Amino acid sequence: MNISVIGTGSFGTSLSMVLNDNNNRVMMYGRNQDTVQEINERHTNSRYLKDIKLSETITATASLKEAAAHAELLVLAVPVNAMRSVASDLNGYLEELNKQVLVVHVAKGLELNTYKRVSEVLEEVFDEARVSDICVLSGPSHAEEVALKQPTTVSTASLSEEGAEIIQDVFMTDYFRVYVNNDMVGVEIGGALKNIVALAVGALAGYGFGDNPKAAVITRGLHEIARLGTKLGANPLTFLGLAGMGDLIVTATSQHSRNYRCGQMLAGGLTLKEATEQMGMVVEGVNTTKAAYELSEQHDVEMPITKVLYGYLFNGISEDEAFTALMKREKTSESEGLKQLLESQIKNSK
Ligand SMILES: NC(=O)C1=CN([C@@H]2O[C@H](COP(=O)(O)OP(=O)(O)OC[C@H]3O[C@@H](n4cnc5c(N)ncnc54)[C@H](O)[C@@H]3O)[C@@H](O)[C@H]2O)C=CC1
Ligand SMILES: O=C(CO)COP(=O)(O)O
Repeated sequence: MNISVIGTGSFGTSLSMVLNDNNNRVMMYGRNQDTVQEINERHTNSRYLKDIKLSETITATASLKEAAAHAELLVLAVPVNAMRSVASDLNGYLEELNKQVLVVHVAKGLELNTYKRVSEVLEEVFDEARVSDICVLSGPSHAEEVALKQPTTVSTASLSEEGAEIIQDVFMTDYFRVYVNNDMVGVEIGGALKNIVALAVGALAGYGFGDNPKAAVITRGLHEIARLGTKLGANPLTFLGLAGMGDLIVTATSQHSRNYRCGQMLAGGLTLKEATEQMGMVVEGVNTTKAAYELSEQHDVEMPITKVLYGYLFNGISEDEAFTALMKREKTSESEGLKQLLESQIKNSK
């Protein structure tokens, strides 16, 4: 298949390697001319994936129109809040070229201000005639490990039934295993909201907290992800899968995670601006904490960890205040919470 990967960051680059290994013709689009030149001439992308050699059959372009012209499949690997403008430009080129493509995105977050999932943004921006289907690929998949061909498993979902099956075939290699999931909302919400929990757990690690509080935030974090997700129409069981628990584990326990490391840096005394600048790569959890907090208020869904992290990131509450807010909440029942999730699922499936 002719595939254009939009975004020459860490994940766009490692997915290009997977797709190239599967005998697709891969063209990467990057807005940075130096990176494009490095990929074409030296077959490396040293800023994002140090010590990794790319195949010479992977090409790169700084022309979005050329990428649109090449593609039967577009893989969108830019940050969530760049998706709307990138997709809008692509739609214009597809119209000019009078062609239709399949689209898959791999971004993990909610759009600021609209609180939309990425597939909702894409559905809004792309004309129906330009896309055969819109899909998501998500799950526990650090770019650094994908590039090293570490066995990796992810989920894919699509708006119609067909798209996800095509994505499964196109991406699946002996080290990259893709599962089809029919819950687009759950797959996108799981991928987006785990970044909030990873930031919080990274901060805990940075303050020197032990394993008990980390397990508490991961587990109760998953619960609040499921609570908001189910309210938005997801199947709560999706959050036990790769795009839920899987991605939460890989992100909230790993030094590869930019969200986790950002939390550590904040605990180490850097400001939010300093930490994100020092990272030099997107930390989706920051914007998504804001979007998810506001969305939870709008839907009246209790998300105590998200709320506390929002206060910590944007309103300067201290770690002590954050812990007091969480530990001194009114007492509650775990089984009652799980029962409510199941009741929402029954309501959603009617
Ligand atoms: N790095 C990882 O391990 C994984 C990342 N993801 C998700 O994939 C998305 C991209 O992440 P990464 O590749 O890691 O980020 P990154 O920060 O490494 O790279 C982002 C790329 O997007 C480009 N970009 C940003 N704004 C743009 C715009 N307006 N137009 C064109 N290009 C633009 C940047 O120049 C850069 O090349 C994020 O939503 C992330 O959550 C998903 C799974 C794994
Ligand atoms: O989503 C990821 C792994 O699945 C990567 O997480 P970070 O964006 O925190 O690095």
